[in-house]
Amino acid sequence: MLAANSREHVDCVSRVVRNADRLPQAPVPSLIFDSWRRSMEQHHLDPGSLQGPRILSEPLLKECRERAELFMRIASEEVGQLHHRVRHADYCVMLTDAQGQTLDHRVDSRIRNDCRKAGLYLGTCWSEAEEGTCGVATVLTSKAAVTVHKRDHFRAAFIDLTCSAAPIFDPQGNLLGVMDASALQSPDDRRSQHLVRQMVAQSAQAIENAFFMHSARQHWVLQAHSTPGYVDSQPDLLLAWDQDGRLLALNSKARQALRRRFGQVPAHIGEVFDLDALRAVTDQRTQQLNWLGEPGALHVRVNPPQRPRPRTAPSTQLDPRVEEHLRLAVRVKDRNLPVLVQGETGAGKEVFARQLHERSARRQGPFVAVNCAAIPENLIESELFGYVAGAFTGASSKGMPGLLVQADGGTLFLDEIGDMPLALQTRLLRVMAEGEVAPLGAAKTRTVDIQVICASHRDLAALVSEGRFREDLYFRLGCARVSLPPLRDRTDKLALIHRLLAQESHGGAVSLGISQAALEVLLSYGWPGNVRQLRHVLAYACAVCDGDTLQLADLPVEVRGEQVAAPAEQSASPERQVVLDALIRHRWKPSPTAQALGISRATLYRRVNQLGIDMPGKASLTQ
Ligand SMILES: Nc1ncnc2c1ncn2[C@@H]1O[C@H](COP(=O)(O)OP(=O)(O)OP(=O)(O)O)[C@@H](O)[C@H]1O
Repeated sequence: MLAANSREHVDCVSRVVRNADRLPQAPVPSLIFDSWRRSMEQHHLDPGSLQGPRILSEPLLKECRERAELFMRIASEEVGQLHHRVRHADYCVMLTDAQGQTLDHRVDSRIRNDCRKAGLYLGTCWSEAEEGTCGVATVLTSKAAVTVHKRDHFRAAFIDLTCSAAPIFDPQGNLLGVMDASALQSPDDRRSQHLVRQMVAQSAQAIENAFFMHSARQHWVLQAHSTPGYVDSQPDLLLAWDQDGRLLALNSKARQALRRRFGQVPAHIGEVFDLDALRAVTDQRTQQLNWLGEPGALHVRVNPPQRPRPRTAPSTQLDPRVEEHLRLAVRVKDRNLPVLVQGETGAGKEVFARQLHERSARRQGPFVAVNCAAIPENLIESELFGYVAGAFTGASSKGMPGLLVQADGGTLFLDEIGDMPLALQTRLLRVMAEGEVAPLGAAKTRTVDIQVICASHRDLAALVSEGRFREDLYFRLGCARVSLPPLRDRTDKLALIHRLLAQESHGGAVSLGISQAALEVLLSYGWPGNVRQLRHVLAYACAVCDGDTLQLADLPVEVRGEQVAAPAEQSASPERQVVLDALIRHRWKPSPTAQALGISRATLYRRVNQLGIDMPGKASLTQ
């Protein structure tokens, strides 16, 4: 049964959408009204639904976070800083990907449970098609910073929330994700959220700029602002170009500025600035520069391309046992034989493969990495083998060389080889045997000289016996098999923690210390996600740490939970956390939750009561 205020909201949304043409003025801004209309007429959503948002299953969330690893790593510090600025007003902060899936989430422990019940939680999905008008969804559709305040929300389940959100774009102008600050309580007046929206938009721009500077570091980069003091710290415009002056990347403000001034984005930096004047901006000092043929000067600084960092950086030192594997694998590789690397996810298979390439005779050649599980099955063939112009509908008019050709003279790293479709396995086998590639639609084959390293976290031998992996390919790929130990078994864990901590804290400038208690927890934790998880945990801890030493409380609850729970502290017990997480994931439904936990419904009821878990719809679990 809907409460009176929810019923009133549902009536209002339905009336406004149905009678839009007859109403003198909608009670909400037009952006919100358009989204209400789509939610009802296009997505056929029910505004009266009180269900929380869908939550990704753990494996799916993991996959999404892994896919967005670089984005999350770059954004992590800013997400923490924004949370630090708004936490005292009881806001939580979320970072989503371009599909509205929450990848990172910061919330004070005081309000954590309330936020979870309201759907503000890691893994929640906020697309318009599923949840209707809400902060993240409205940014995804409008591509602009917005506040979706209380009754602006489409669904009655969210009318207490206020959400301010802003988009983050990659240097090519594609949406990378959304930054959001939400609160469970706020004044009714939407204008009360103006400041928070500004803060969220600033944080989104800071992440966008950091991502830009990282992605474009090997090109010429111009930073600009109308005030000289901000050029370095908070540049408004960022542009990157290559040695030939081709414009390669722009942040969103630069993209808008160029469109405004030139009607479109020019292809060459010489169409934006006078090249002589640009060349005179030297020494990386801030100087003035005029737009080409346009009034208005900018304060700019130009950074020359950075040389790629030496590839044998200490950041990827290997476990002593793995070093031994590596030494032997280099010998195998130098005889041009393939190497198969196996290990749990996140154990460092790609890192190992890169080291192997860099220590082999092919180190001057390219290293091309392909994740067979990440490319949709219908694209994997063209990605690998390439195609000629017009080979199929939608093919680029210039054709595409394909990754096998790009790896010519170097190493091809096929990650998650167990996910390669059977038909392609046959073609790959042929390439390995004959050294010839036939792009889609091509009449002739092309000779390539590649050396293959494959990796998989699956048991390939089991896949062979199930008929899902070709036996001949399995034997051909696995001339040398290297098995990487999981992090929990590594003997260099302490050194690895210190090294990663130095990298993750303050971007590596000053390393944070770590308390003995926190270190002990890190050393004894099970690390199901291996080095990748350790890296994420340290990034998170560095972001939330207030002082210069990481404390136990800075570690995420799933890591410290295993260690710190005392029986008396029911609310911090790891079991409570596990049960609570499962309930939330399954929308508080007892049967699927019990099934996921591998216990009976009766046991679930008992544990919920014993662990003092407060159910939102208590009746459902007490019958
Ligand atoms: N020896 C190491 N030193 C520092 N960082 C490492 C090391 N090994 C792995 N990492 C980090 O862990 C993360 C995962 O590494 P990598 O991608 O090599 O794992 P993987 O085993 O290939 O994972 P998956 O099975 O999911 O593809 C990366 O962020 C990488 O930087």
